[in-house]
Amino acid sequence: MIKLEGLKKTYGKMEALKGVSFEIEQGSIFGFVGPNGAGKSTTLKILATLMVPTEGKAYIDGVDVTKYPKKVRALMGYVPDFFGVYERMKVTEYLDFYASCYRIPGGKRKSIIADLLELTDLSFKAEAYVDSLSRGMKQRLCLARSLVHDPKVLLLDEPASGLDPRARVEMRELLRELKNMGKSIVISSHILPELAELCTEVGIIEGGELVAVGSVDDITAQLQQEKLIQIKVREKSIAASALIEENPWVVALNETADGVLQVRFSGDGEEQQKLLRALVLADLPVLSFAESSNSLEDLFMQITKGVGQ
Ligand SMILES: Nc1ncnc2c1ncn2[C@@H]1O[C@H](COP(=O)(O)OP(=O)(O)OP(=O)(O)O)[C@@H](O)[C@H]1O
Repeated sequence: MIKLEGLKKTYGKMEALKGVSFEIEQGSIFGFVGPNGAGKSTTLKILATLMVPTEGKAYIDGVDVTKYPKKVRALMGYVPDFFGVYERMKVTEYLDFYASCYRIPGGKRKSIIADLLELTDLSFKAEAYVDSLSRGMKQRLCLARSLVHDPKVLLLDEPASGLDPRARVEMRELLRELKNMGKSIVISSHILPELAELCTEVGIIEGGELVAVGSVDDITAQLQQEKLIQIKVREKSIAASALIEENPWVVALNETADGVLQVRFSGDGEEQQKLLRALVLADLPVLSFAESSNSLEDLFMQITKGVGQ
């Protein structure tokens, strides 16, 4: 339903996308995850035909987004990561305005708007001013607006950002309902656990490159073949890092702000023991050495290295 082939985008000399490729099947909810500045909004804007890629291709339902933007706009609804200012406009007027932009005939608009308000649980605010709505309600209204022309694909840029926990849950339920209605959904976020239970697939982007893609279970399994070891060494962390990096089973090493060395390790228990022994024999004051459970948040921190923050 959605296909990206080697998508590149540069802003001046800055390479925001460095050749991103992936495919999303019809009826799936694809979580597009990455830290700030990773290139999520740029990708979504290209798919939404608001921006032209420097190189590469993108297709929605087989239609080239750069060649046939008008066709693509009929297939897709886009929710940006900001909500504009709509002074003195009521909720119904707002949706009516968007429906008219999509040339939906006047006679049909009333019932479409009523259905969308019901779907997004906003019927009770039909006559309220848009500016008076809470953030959660505004997000749901924005979603309703993106649905006026009944698109097959929804592109949502951080729809849960700034929402309180209840509003987040409500947003998730709404997205599930849209999936059940057969929509294909791309939803971006910088928080992986937030998307994990909702999404059928996840793509992790960092520094303009896709670093992992697959089902949450696949990505977890892929990473769980590696262990995460947290090592704390009093003071001599530079010497310890050098020694750890020499170990052939060490896949990556990160130092957290509070001085914990996080080691992605592909060896077995015996190899772990050897690593600990090497540290002790080198006279490094090891305060703790523990294998940590791979929570989704850990996985995300392991895969993304903080490039482009
Ligand atoms: N119009 C622009 N002009 C110049 N650089 C830009 C522009 N838009 C984005 N960038 C840069 O491109 C990179 C990718 O930005 P993008 O907004 O796509 O990331 P993102 O993953 O959506 O981040 P966030 O989660 O912070 O919204 C960033 O380094 C950003 O500063």
